[in-house]
Amino acid sequence: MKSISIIKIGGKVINDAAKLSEALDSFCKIPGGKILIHGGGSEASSMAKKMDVPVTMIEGRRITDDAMLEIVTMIYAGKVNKNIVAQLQARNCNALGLSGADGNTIESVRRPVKEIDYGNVGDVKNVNGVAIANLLKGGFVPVFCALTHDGKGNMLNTNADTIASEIAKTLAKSYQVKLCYTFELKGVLQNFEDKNSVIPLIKGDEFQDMKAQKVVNEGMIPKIHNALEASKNGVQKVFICQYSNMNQAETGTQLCYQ
Ligand SMILES: Nc1ncnc2c1ncn2[C@@H]1O[C@H](COP(=O)(O)OP(=O)(O)O)[C@@H](O)[C@H]1O
Ligand SMILES: CC(=O)N[C@@H](CCC(=O)OP(=O)(O)O)C(=O)O
Repeated sequence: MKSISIIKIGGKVINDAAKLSEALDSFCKIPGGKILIHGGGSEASSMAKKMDVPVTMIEGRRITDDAMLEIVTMIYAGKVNKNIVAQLQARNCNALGLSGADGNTIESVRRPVKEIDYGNVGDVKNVNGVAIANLLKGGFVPVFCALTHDGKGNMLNTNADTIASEIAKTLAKSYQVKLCYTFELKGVLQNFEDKNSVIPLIKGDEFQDMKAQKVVNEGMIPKIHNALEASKNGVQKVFICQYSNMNQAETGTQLCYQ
């Protein structure tokens, strides 16, 4: 089985030109087939504020009404995705920018309304592993933004961590996959005040306790959930690590379902 690396870069890295440049340098050093997934949530929020569109987040997920969908489509598929693709091309990395609509790579369903109406938010229904594998075979480096489509002509907003996990789960059927969530810190911290207190390994059955003891908060909770889901579904190696370390063998926090 061939190996492939799937890397997600977080919002605080994308917003800082020097950090983004370092992250892309590190990404380019990864040998073999690779895929990049990026967020850009804070950039979308800044644009919404400039345009007087209210920003509402619930447990790290954005309520995406029609005005917000226009903004996230412009920012994720446009500004952020094309900027990253151009910067990778400048490094001789043949990046190809994609949303889930492109090549029908990721189809989703609008999230059903239960207690909360998230609006134009999509839950992933199908990842087109064949299309993505063909791009990899063609020598392209796919760069996905945080948008999917419903197959009926509508774009939907989907969390970038979830997109990374869903692509990894699908490709794990035909590749040995290493999935790496990169962000500004060295890994998941035992004590948030001590930036060196990286937890080397988190197992599935430890996560509930960590949440209860508030070792992890905010966006880290859905990130660990997505990471453990990937491990549970055949993704061989799953890490949460610093953006500058993504090309180094195994740093940060490893996540293992069992
Ligand atoms: N124990 C922890 N260790 C590391 N980060 C944590 C922890 N608990 C909460 N966090 C927060 O989780 C954030 C990462 O999640 P998120 O904001 O969704 O980032 P991203 O945009 O990279 O996906 C970190 O910036 C940090 O503030
Ligand atoms: C539905 C939903 O919440 N989508 C996210 C997609 C962007 C994202 O995931 O960005 P980060 O990785 O930078 O957080 C949002 O709009 O904020």
